[in-house]
Amino acid sequence: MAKLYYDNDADLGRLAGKTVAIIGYGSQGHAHALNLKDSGVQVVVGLHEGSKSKAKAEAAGLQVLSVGEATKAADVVMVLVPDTTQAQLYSDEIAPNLKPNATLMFAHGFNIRYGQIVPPAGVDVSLIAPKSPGHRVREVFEHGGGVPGLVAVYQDASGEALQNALAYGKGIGCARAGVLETTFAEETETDLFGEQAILCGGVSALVKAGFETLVEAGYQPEVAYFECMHELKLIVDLFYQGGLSYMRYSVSDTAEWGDYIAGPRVVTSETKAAMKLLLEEIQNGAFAEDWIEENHTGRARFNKYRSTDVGHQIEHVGRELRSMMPFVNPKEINPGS
Ligand SMILES: NC(=O)C1=CN([C@@H]2O[C@H](COP(=O)(O)OP(=O)(O)OC[C@H]3O[C@@H](n4cnc5c(N)ncnc54)[C@H](OP(=O)(O)O)[C@@H]3O)[C@@H](O)[C@H]2O)C=CC1
Ligand SMILES: CC[C@](O)(C(C)=O)C(=O)O
Ligand SMILES: [Mg+2]
Ligand SMILES: [Mg+2]
Repeated sequence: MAKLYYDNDADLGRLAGKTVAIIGYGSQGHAHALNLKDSGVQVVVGLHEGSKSKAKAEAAGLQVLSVGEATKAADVVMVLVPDTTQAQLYSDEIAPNLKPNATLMFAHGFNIRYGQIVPPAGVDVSLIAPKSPGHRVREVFEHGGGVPGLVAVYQDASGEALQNALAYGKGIGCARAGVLETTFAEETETDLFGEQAILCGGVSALVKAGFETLVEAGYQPEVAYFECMHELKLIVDLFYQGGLSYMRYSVSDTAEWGDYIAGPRVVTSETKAAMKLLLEEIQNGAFAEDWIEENHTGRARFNKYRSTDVGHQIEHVGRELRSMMPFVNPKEINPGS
């Protein structure tokens, strides 16, 4: 049976009088820093020279230091720069400045699981991994809720690493939704699997394939966008509130029948075999090795994939349609950033 912790199981007082350094101010970094600050925790942000996020963090009332200075000042160091820059930053700036009895924390176990960071004995090493994109970690918290999270302890030098990590989980709002106890290996492998097979890879491929099928058959791209991308959020909201059954209660019986007979024709035993292969490559380290190599050699494939999809018709059509729906709070990103 999974062990879950909620607000009543965690003591924010454990962070009283402590300084938490949030290293990086991106998707997770801004959310952790601001949620902790709102929870009354003393936070400093560690950023590299010339950081693009520095002004944003300062405008939010946060003290920004270099990564080394922030680490030196901190009792808890949460590493929230991209997975592929963590190992270098850790050895250059964090390790030399880490207090001997500090707590080193992560929001994803990649670098520990695949041996890229080897922390010194004597520090606690733990993880609070929100099961959510960072921008939603902040938005849901601001609305009084929280996103679920995972907690894991890799090294328990103090004997209190779990309770201390739970205090952090409470500070960022995860304990409002539930913080589930796991290991670094389980968090890393399931997180990579989820984002590849379902949440990012699987869903994006499904949406693009559906959109292309309709447009190639001569239907209007705007109809295809509403059908395959926009309405997906409205359907997923029903899963979020009441699972498959509530979605099926809300949609027509015709849609429910289509769900049963067509779903397994699209997601077949071949799809499941592909998922098993993805999982194997995550478990045996092949995925991590390839991704680390991609970063060491300049990200040519990554950049090509990114620019191809930025130019996909569904993105152009979607941008136009969203501009007529200010209530969806349309977001524009600079694809190069
Ligand atoms: N994105 C998400 O929602 C989730 C992420 N995670 C995990 O959280 C961690 C952080 O991911 P994420 O929030 O996506 O990261 P981001 O890509 O959003 O992090 C960007 C931040 O890191 C800074 N940065 C980038 N490179 C360096 C460097 N070499 N030295 C110092 N700072 C640097 C950027 O600086 P600049 O100001 O120059 O831009 C920026 O502040 C990862 O371990 C990830 O797996 C876990 C759950 C979900
Ligand atoms: C689903 C992608 C994710 O794992 C996340 C938002 O949880 C990530 O790495 O960004
Ligand atoms: Mg995730
Ligand atoms: Mg992830």
